[in-house]
Amino acid sequence: MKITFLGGGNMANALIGGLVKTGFAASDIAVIELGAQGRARLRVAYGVRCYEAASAAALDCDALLLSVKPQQMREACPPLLPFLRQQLVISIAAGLRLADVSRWLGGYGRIVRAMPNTPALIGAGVTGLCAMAAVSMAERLGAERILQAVGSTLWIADEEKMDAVTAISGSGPAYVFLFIEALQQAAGELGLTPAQARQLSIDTVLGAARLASQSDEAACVLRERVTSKGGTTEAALRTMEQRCVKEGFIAGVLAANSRGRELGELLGQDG
Ligand SMILES: NC(=O)C1=CN([C@@H]2O[C@H](COP(=O)(O)OP(=O)(O)OC[C@H]3O[C@@H](n4cnc5c(N)ncnc54)[C@H](OP(=O)(O)O)[C@@H]3O)[C@@H](O)[C@H]2O)C=CC1
Ligand SMILES: O=C(O)[C@@H]1CCC=N1
Repeated sequence: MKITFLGGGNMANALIGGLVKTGFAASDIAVIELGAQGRARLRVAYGVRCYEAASAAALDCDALLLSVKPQQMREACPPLLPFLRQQLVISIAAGLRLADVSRWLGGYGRIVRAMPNTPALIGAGVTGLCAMAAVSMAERLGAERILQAVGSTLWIADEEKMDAVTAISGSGPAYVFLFIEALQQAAGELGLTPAQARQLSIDTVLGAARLASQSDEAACVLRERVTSKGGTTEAALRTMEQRCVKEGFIAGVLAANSRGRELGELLGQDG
């Protein structure tokens, strides 16, 4: 399968890195990227073909993955039109609705909306997928094949829920990195070395995530098991509760969901 990316930024780099690591031939991957530096980085890092603009050669692919920022999509679509044949189009843009991307692509109907995340770089991503009605089963499987090469996938029947997927797993790695940052900062304040802080915080997150994934029990039960009566965890959780950490966290996720919806509404307003 030949894949072309439109936009060679952060998420395209994560997907391309993951695809190449998991055995996709670099010669089957092309990127259309405006920035000369971005093209040079992609060529050196992954050996993929890079183009400055859409062309027959750049669009000679089975799947076209739209990976420009949502605000750039409307302008980025028209130059693709002369080269769209039967390719499956996959848009990973936050907020943008299938109907709007389709309209910007002249009514093209073979479009899947996907929301991956950056752990795709190491094959540990998770992607929500939602397809237009005209997308065939074979094309759905094609989209799955690409995204499953870099992690797990799930289909979302109701497109409105894609903003929730974005808020949970698309943006989610940033919340986890913030948590790791905070643990490391606290470790530093408690006199541990940066190397100790890094190992303790990252291995704790990895271990807890693996335990949660392998356990039949809910996260709150696993949390209670760590929390000895009158112990240290209880002291920590009480202080976090007083600071409304959980509420603040949930409010943040809801804000991401709202921003996705807002982007879709604002950027889709062209008639
Ligand atoms: N980052 C993430 O974790 C995730 C991102 N996404 C989605 O992925 C998309 C890309 O995000 P991200 O990688 O973070 O953004 P970036 O800004 O890093 O990447 C977009 C790239 O596309 C380039 N570009 C802009 N217009 C064009 C064009 N017309 N033709 C070719 N290249 C162009 C940009 O150049 P320039 O910088 O010069 O504008 C930039 O290099 C977004 O829609 C985002 O919502 C989805 C899931 C997760
Ligand atoms: O922050 C963003 O808008 C993109 C979408 C999900 C993750 N990054």
